[in-house]
Amino acid sequence: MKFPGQRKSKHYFPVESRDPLTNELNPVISPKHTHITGIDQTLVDIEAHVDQAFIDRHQLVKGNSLLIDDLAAQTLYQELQDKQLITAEFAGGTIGNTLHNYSTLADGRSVMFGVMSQNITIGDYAYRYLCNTSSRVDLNYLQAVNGPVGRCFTLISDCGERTFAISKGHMDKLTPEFIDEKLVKTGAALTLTAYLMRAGDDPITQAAMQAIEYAHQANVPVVLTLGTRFLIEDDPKWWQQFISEHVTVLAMNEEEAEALTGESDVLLACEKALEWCDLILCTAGSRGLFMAGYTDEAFKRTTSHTLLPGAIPEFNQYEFSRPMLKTDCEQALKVYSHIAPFMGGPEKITNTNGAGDGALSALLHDMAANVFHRSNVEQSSKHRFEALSYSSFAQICKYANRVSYEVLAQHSPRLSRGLPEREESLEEAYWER
Ligand SMILES: Nc1ncnc2c1ncn2[C@@H]1O[C@H](COP(=O)(O)OP(=O)(O)OP(=O)(O)O)[C@@H](O)[C@H]1O
Ligand SMILES: O=c1[nH]cnc2c1ncn2[C@@H]1O[C@H](CO)[C@@H](O)[C@H]1O
Repeated sequence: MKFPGQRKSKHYFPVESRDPLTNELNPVISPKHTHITGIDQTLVDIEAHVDQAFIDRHQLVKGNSLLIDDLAAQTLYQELQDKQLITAEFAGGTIGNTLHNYSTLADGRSVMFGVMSQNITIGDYAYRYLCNTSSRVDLNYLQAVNGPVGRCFTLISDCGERTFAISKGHMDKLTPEFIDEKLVKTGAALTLTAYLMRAGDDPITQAAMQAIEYAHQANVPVVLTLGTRFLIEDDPKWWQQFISEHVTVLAMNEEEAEALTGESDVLLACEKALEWCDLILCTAGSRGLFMAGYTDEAFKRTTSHTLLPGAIPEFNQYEFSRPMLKTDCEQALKVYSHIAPFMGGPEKITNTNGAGDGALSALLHDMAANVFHRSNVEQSSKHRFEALSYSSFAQICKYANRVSYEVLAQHSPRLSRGLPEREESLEEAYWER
């Protein structure tokens, strides 16, 4: 597994490299591997640029992700084709994207649970999904179904806002037996999306609940990303309850944070949501991103960055601490961190689709790196106490933000390659080894 983010890595990798002086004496160490798991609705994104009239005509809601029936999908697809509006088609799904990006960044294994068409022909959507997924994403546990995967019409408006219309195909047919207990229990994290809870009578919701149960039995962190504010707005109380019962790490954007907590200020929303979970990643578009979580009083570390004003004054004071589970803290302290977009954001943003998923994959990489390091270098001073991640809040913010920038700068929500090893924009001292 690669080092999470770019900086001095005095404690870390590669854990398999040996001391040249004792090379002859020591046996070759082959590191123990770490993986993460996730569940998704197998979806291909069909991207098109449309105007408001198009959205209205098809009874969609700007910014929302709505399920549409076969007839509506047929009409919509026909119009896109007739007017030659389709600009790209690639594998999507919020967890599919996250796992792909995780595997690309970490050069590590992720396992996806979901469905795949039994019969595939070259060029069809199922085929495209497989072609556009990193070979480090393990797709061997997918459940074969007798029908198509889902299609996600990704409609981009002039303002860059995206609206999703989902034609579900067989994407929700995943059954609980296809969740591999051992893989979930040995993973560094289980990643889920709120979309899994809107499957109606289809079994994917039960499959997700089964995976959550396995994760809880083995103390594997459950990571939930909220998807869209519309889903949360429908019943915030239900989501609050769900999160407090099942979720360790919550990923959302500021709109979803408001829908969940009723607080329009990101910091206050995070403060409230910390009552239900242990760690939060909240993206805030052109304002960058926030993290919030807990650390133990005994292990808090003071930032050397400027203290920031906000609804919680000097909120970033302890951002150099590492996130911990609240229950692992003797005296839990709430910690917040913020970062503005990397280099102010790319010069041109064609669309922001997947920028939030990208940030989450960086956080997952850092969490998995911690597990990886702990299982290989158990004696390291890093593991004197149980932390949820390898790096501090501030460092994860930096990394997550950098990955979002990369997603924004390219066209697809999935990274085509990892980050550059070294960057001109970062000062030389950063690289000192
Ligand atoms: N207009 C922008 N300028 C600069 N950076 C941006 C802009 N929009 C987004 N970003 C970067 O991308 C990150 C994620 O963006 P955003 O909050 O839009 O995610 P999101 O709504 O969760 O996206 P998605 O659901 O499509 O994955 C931000 O934290 C920031 O780093
Ligand atoms: O209902 C859904 N289930 C799973 N993924 C979805 C759904 N709606 C949209 N996306 C996915 O969200 C990604 C950007 O974050 C898009 O790639 C799209 O495929």
